[in-house]
Amino acid sequence: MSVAAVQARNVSKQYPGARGVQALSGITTDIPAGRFVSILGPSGCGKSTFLRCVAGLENITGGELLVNGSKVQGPPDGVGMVFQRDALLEWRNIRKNILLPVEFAKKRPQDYTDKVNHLLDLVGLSDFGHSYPRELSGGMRQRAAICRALVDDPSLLLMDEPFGALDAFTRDQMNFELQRIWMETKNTVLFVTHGISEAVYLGDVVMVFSPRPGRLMETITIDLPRPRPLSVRETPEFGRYTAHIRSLFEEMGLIKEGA
Ligand SMILES: Nc1ncnc2c1ncn2[C@@H]1O[C@H](COP(=O)(O)OP(=O)(O)OP(=O)(O)O)[C@@H](O)[C@H]1O
Repeated sequence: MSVAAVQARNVSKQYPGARGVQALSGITTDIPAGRFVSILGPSGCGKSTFLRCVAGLENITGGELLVNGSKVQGPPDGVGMVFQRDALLEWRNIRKNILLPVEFAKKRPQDYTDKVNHLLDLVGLSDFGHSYPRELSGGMRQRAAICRALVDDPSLLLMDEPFGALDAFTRDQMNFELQRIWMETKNTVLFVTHGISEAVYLGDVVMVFSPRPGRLMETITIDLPRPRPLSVRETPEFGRYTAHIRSLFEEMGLIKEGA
């Protein structure tokens, strides 16, 4: 039996300091390898904290957290990250930005030429490898950041609101493209978002977090066939998922209608 990509047992996180915030409480979940998991919740509920704990960038203060069967103690091998701001280095061209993780891992960039070509092709940036970040639009920059996260074949891809800064049209396009890329790479993805529709569209499952301290309220399996066209969002099946999630937020007092 294969080991789950991420196993959390009663994970909690309290930030240090006199007013140390309790960001997470009692998170228990098993995420099988190859699954696309959307993490959805209100602002400040600990979504980024959870991702940072999985990435080994923050220590948990209670419970147990395993990535690929090993306890997280510092950044685990085989993890790629994409953030809301693409964090491309302005003085490096796109190819050299994509090769950063390879350099960090002290591997030979020249061994990755084909891989970079393939990734650029996959995200439609083949003509921009020698361009600099400032010459690209926001969506193109974020696609380059996705290539960088994928270049060393991570088994686990952590995405923290990667499309949050994009306009609605570009965001839709990126959602569709991310699904296509993931269907080819089949790595495990943890995708943090505020958007109910985005979470349902992309996810095999949606983990819904409660307000702070973040607890796992419900894990919803999204049983919609792939590839999912963007128009799936107009179907009754899709609407049932989003309505259910909206009702959870209403129960939490986060969405109020009327007087
Ligand atoms: N480095 C830190 N030190 C102290 N407190 C922190 C730190 N990072 C986050 N917090 C606190 O932990 C809580 C959870 O923050 P986190 O960024 O994980 O939430 P989030 O769900 O990702 O929010 P958003 O959706 O607004 O990005 C917040 O109350 C925040 O103020």
